[in-house]
Amino acid sequence: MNVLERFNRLPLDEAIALLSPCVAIPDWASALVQARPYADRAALLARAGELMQHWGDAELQQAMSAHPRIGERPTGSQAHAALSRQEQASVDRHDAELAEALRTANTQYEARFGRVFLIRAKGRSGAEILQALRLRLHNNEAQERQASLAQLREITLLRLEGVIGA
Ligand SMILES: NC(=O)NC1=NC(=O)NC1=O
Repeated sequence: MNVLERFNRLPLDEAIALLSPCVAIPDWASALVQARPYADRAALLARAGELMQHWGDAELQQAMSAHPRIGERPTGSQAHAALSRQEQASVDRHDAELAEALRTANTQYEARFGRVFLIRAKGRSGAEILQALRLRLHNNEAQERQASLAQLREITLLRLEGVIGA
């Protein structure tokens, strides 16, 4: 039995628990589980994407509780933290200059937008993340909300692929 078939058959609470590290938005996980069984991975990923389309400020706030600042070592044993550590592995923590620049830019971002800067870190170097952060500092609130939501969707889908098998 493959991972998807197992997911289709899991008891409700176990299926939801399996998806919960993808994003800290419980409604999304339960809606995705309720729509089982999925004929294939593509159908699951498509439904997952549909269920993210309506995400707005409330979902962004809810999700940000589980996303540590970029460049800071994600603490905690929670599954979220382990995933964050893995995703942020490309940010060279020993580059003191980069770490300082990220700290400064993160502080500026939080002062301007009132929440932690969110970016899909996987596949990006620390320098690319810093560049994106500095660029997005020039967004207005509406633009930056959309940019953050787009990154949250990317992170969530990447994590879902990790859970269900890419
Ligand atoms: N503040 C963040 O952007 N956090 C994160 N980005 C990722 O890709 N994983 C995180 O935890």
